Amino acid sequence: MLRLQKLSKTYKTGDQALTAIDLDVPKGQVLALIGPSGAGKSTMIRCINRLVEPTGGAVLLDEVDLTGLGPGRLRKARREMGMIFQEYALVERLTVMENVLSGRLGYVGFWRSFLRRYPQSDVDAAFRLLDRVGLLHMADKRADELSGGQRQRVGICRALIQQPKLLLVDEPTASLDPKTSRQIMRLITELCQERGLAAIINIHDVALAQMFVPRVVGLRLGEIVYDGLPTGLTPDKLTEIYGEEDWEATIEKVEDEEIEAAE
Ligand SMILES: Nc1ncnc2c1ncn2[C@@H]1O[C@H](COP(=O)(O)OP(=O)(O)OP(=O)(O)O)[C@@H](O)[C@H]1O
Repeated sequence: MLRLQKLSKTYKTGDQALTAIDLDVPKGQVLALIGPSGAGKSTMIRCINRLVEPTGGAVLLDEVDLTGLGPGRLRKARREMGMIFQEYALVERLTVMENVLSGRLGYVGFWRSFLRRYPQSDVDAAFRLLDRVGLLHMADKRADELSGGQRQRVGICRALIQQPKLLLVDEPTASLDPKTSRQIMRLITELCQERGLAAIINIHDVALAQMFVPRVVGLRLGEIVYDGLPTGLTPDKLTEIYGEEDWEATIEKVEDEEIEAAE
């Protein structure tokens, strides 16, 4: 479904953020992207939908190379890729419902959305999504009245109302407390399963990644140094990805959280 071929990015500053990344993501697969700060995780996510322009290689979404698309076709292709951000990227003064509906912008066009004239089918879909994430009663609240976890749920609904095939998720839990982080990761992975959606989740919390996803890709200095099961992330592997650290503590944390989650 998604195929990265020798995807590379060198910034104008000369920083080589990605070096010839090859990656295949089948339909419906959720994977976590881990790695130390500066490894290239955000760059990789953003090169896929061309928020950052790759400097080499190809991004194939259902066999179409996105790197060669002009503005019109790129806009259409971006509908297929929902994005969820660390800082939610909501419009604070708009309501929850309006924020969710803004995910339809790629379909209804600027003026219609500016005038807030969305088709009834979009409004119905927004209500269904808000109900699914437990925020139906908040539909008329302004975004700036919400907690972090609630904001991220709105961000998730906004991405899903696009009806994407792929979710690009950039540090979804970095601004949240541990319990809310687990709830948000659970929600994202459940929704992907329900909808047969693939997702790439950039997450620096290894324990959280291990709890929720079936595949982990480890980046270091712009290269993939691990691609496999979460259980294969041994202390040695983690040291290869992150450098020296006390990984026994992280692994114990996963075990503790699994017990806590089961309770
Ligand atoms: N706009 C930019 N201009 C120049 N260099 C950049 C830019 N954005 C990122 N870089 C560089 O590219 C490399 C990869 O950065 P990136 O933000 O993709 O890493 P990351 O793994 O997402 O890190 P973090 O976990 O800290 O967000 C780093 O060396 C960074 O300094």
